[in-house]
Amino acid sequence: MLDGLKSSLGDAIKKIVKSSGIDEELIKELSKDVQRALLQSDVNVRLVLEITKHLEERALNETPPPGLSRKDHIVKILYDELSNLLGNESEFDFKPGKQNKIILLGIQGSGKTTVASKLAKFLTRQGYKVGVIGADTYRPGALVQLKTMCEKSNVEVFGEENNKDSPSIVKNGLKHFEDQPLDVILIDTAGRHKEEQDLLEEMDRINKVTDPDLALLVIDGTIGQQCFNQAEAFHKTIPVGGVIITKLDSSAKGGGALAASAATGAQIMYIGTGERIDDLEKFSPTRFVGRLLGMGDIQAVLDLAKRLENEGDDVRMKRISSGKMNMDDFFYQLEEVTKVGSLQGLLESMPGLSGMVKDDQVNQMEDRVSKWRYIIQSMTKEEKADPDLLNSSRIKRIARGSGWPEGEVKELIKNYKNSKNMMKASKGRQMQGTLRRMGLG
Ligand SMILES: Nc1nc2c(ncn2[C@@H]2O[C@H](COP(=O)(O)OP(=O)(O)OP(=O)(O)O)[C@@H](O)[C@H]2O)c(=O)[nH]1
Repeated sequence: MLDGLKSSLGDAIKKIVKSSGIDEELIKELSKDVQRALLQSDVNVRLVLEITKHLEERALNETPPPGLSRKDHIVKILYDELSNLLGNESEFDFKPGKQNKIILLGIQGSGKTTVASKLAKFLTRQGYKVGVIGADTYRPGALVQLKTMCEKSNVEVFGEENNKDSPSIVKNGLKHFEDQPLDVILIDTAGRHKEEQDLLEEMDRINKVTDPDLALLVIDGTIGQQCFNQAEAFHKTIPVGGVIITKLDSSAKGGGALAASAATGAQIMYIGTGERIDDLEKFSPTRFVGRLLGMGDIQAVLDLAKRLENEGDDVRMKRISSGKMNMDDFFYQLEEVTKVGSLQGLLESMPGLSGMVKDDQVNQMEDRVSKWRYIIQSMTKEEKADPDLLNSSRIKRIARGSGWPEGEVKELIKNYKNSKNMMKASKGRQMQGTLRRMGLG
């Protein structure tokens, strides 16, 4: 995703990391590299100049906090500035005990119908009961598409193929779902009309019928910074509570779309990263920028490092980073990572776990952690302290005790060993600075 931007920012950072010393010239060069990278990704010129001005000023004037080298600090400043550009983290607060109504808005082809199905699955996985109303009366086939995609996640779709009046479909849909114990009702609307004004008027009527808890604007990421105008036009008709940017997988202009949306004041809540139903992610600016810079969620990692320090757990951290971790340490880290919120990116940057997962394996990873919890709980104290004891009869016993197949126990052991070996291998390498230790080197 945003591969072009990622690689040009990566190159810029490498220059800093590899340099023998930081001086004004190098900082200016970094600033120019970042400008070029962002402009190529279609980020608005004014925003680009603002960021790089801050970057230069802060890099030249600020003293690094204790524990961070000058180089790390400059990378951290870049990370901060890019995260700020993308707004704050924003989450919709589902009110319990009621049907939360969410309208999806957006022009034709932006990916609304796809997003409705993706979001239905995403929320269902989180344990919410979801219903969907298909009120796109303009595009033939939209309702069938929605039903087919939602069927797999067992989400009911209400639609009326022969009714051309979308506000009345929404009204009937809400009535239909009234007595069902749903937490969320998603409403897919039309994106096409003869005149844009007609579309906005229809959205206004749907808005009145629905009285939504949230209006989510779906924007095609390939249009870049132009999406600013689109967001504003919709926002004038229905107060937009959140934005979803789609097609970030196929867009060189995604940076522009992200920055422009954040600049409207409506927070980006989710991003679409592919055509498959699982290609939807919750959006977190810090996590996103961390991934863009190839470093995971730096802030979360720094916070975590601080917490571990405060907890006086440096014995454990020392053991891990010197390549002597045991199964308990391994699992401790996995648990810490899940506590931070999301595994995405973060695993990449945890000492002792780096290189273990790729982006698209994150969901499987989360399932895994919960399986591994049972498996590790079925090990004896001695086995946890010295996993080399795990021979085939012990593995059999653990599999029986935990309720998971032997293959899964072996998979856990394999992952543990890989991580440990990687830590061992990197032990002798000269590493500089906290961020570098966390995967940048
Ligand atoms: N690569 C990629 N394609 C996407 C993504 N989201 C949607 N698409 C594709 O974009 C196209 C349009 O998506 P739809 O969901 O039909 O768009 P819509 O907004 O409902 O369109 P209308 O019904 O015409 O308003 C489809 O071919 C989708 O497969 C994404 O995140 N990545």
